[in-house]
Amino acid sequence: MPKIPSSVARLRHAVRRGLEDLPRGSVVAVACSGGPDSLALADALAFVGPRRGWTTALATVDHGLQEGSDARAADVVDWAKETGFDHARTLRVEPGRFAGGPEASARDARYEALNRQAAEWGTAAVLLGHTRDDQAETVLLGLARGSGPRGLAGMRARRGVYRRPILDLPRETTHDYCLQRGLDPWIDPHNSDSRFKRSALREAMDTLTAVLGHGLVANLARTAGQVAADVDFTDALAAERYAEMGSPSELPAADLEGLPEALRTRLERLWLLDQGLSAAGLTHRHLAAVDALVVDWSGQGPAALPGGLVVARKKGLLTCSRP
Ligand SMILES: Nc1ncnc2c1ncn2[C@@H]1O[C@H](COP(=O)(O)OP(=O)(O)OP(=O)(O)O)[C@@H](O)[C@H]1O
Repeated sequence: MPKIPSSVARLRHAVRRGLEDLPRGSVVAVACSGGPDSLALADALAFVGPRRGWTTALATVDHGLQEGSDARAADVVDWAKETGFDHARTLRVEPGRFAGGPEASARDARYEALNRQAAEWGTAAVLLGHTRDDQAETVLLGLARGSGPRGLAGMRARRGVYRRPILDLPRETTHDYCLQRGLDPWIDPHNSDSRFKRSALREAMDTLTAVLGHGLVANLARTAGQVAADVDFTDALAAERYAEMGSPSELPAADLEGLPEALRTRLERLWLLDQGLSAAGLTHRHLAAVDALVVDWSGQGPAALPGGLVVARKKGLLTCSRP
């Protein structure tokens, strides 16, 4: 019988593979909430890091939103120091300064603090403990929100300085890892509280799995990977074509009209970003209004975009202006 790798071996292997390009002397940080996923990941980094000659660092963010969050953060930092991390810090943030609901503002505050700390440490990578189950939830949420291929592509294994080395591993691997290694993860009380959408989604996923079968999580995650590959390919094609067009200040709508939708809408998006619009501010509605000026423009008035920008069509060209 072939030996089945233990969860400990699988996680360490995932960390080695996900970071195999990092040379000796790199600073590698992990964002650790103290929960099972990021605690298992941190423990695996503490094992792999010194063997690869990396400096290891751990940051835990205290959002100050729950009673005892400071004690939890202190426990994580103490554990990291005992475990041999070269650096370990609590980052205190004020989500109240950020717009959006409680989860979104906590996330924005967390990334701002992590970005700053990563720059201070000079890190080559910051690891996040998202698992295959998180990926499946992201895809489901993307479907529900109608977020299009970009949303359905899910989270990326690598984005900027951030890496998700355990994105292909099921959540049960991290729980099993913690058991095998005798780690005592912190269990977020909100995970069992349906007030928060993400927690409710976890429950919904269990129900869907019972109805649709045990392959659901893996299939959703695999779909994300396939969509991501297609999105990346088409994005690259569009970027190439846009460069060939010479990044025009006025978009030649008449030339775009006959192009396939996937290419046409990407060219429109690239042009809008060039006009100073932020990717986050551009909704499906804005993009559809601009596309309508390209393909179905008779009788179309100008499209109103965020920041008071207006896109209008004149003599076959789209212009973007602030009246
Ligand atoms: N308070 C925090 N401090 C540091 N990193 C965090 C914090 N909260 C989340 N993260 C990072 O973001 C990742 C995703 O967080 P999220 O809360 O969505 O996932 P989770 O599945 O509950 O993870 P975990 O079991 O690690 O808490 C975590 O694995 C961790 O790397």
